[in-house]
Amino acid sequence: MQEELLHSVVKLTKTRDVDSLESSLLSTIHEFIGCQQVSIYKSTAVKTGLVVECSLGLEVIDQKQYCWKESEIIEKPSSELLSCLNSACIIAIQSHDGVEKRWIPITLSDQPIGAITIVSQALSSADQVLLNAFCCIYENYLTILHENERDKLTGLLNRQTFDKKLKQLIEKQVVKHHKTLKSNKDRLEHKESVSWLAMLDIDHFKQVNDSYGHVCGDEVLLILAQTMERFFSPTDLLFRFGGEEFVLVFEPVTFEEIESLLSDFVALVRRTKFPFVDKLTVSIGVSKVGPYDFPIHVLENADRALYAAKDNGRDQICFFDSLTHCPEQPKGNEDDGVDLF
Ligand SMILES: Nc1nc2c(ncn2[C@@H]2O[C@H](COP(=O)(O)OP(=O)(O)OP(=O)(O)O)[C@@H](O)[C@H]2O)c(=O)[nH]1
Repeated sequence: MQEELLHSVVKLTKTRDVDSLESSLLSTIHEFIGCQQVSIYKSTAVKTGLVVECSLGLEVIDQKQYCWKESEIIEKPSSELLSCLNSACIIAIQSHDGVEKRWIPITLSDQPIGAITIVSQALSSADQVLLNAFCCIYENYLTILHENERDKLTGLLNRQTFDKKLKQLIEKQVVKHHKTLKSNKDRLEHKESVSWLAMLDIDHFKQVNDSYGHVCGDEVLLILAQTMERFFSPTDLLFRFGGEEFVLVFEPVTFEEIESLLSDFVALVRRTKFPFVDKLTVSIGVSKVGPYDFPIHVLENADRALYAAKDNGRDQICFFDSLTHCPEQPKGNEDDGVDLF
């Protein structure tokens, strides 16, 4: 038993990405503790409240077999799950037939970010200790992986993770693409909704650094990143690509929706108060992400669109597919993209 346990810990910590870590954790819990169901929930605070997602689930079919449940947003999380997320405490309830449901909080930098839910026969004390230990190993390792994926200054995803994340999104799209090609109606809908990649760059950022120094520049970058995190949805991928350049990847929406969303964001940045800088603007280049596109090509397209947005006066959005179509924005003078106090 001890040897098997050690092997399971080695297996858990061998993984290099969050997805493999999660599937490893759930199969380990199933193997050593035994359960009918075990799932990982993640929560993100957004403007409208809390978004809860079941990121992975394992459901036992019979004694030897189990199946995986795909990630889904939970419209109405149970009160126990919400209590666990709010209090960061373990919650367990037992029904008359001896089946127990247990919620174990997951914290990252002392903040509850999710929970592990297990449905099983009432757990012995030894099993509870083992389960808590597995959850702790997962939590510690998640912290390391999380730090490796993040930009130190802004906390957004870093450039190194971009290829992997975009590849995952494209793979998801390919699967969806095959599913949706079943009917004409679906085919039409599929045509309308595609994923989008936006490359965002602060206008005349050098002036901020030159006038007030890099510390002030860093503060501006941090505030902009926080504004993005609050404004965009938790399922959108936000990367700091380097310097004052950010890359945003959106789940499938229509052209009108993405255009309106990004226009609202450009307007929000224009209204946002940054330290020292009275008015800051951003330029955005946007490209579609097709199910068979190479990440590098998508990036190049967005980069060309961004270049066009800069060339056209900054403080605006340009779409690669229609470089002549740049939504009208109040055109800033070439020299006054940043108003400094
Ligand atoms: N504070 C700070 N500045 C950075 C960082 N990384 C890059 N920079 C600065 O970002 C500035 C980028 O300047 P440019 O590429 O000339 O672009 P810009 O002034 O924003 O002009 P446009 O993009 O053409 O509107 C340079 O001054 C870099 O030193 C960082 O991490 N922190």
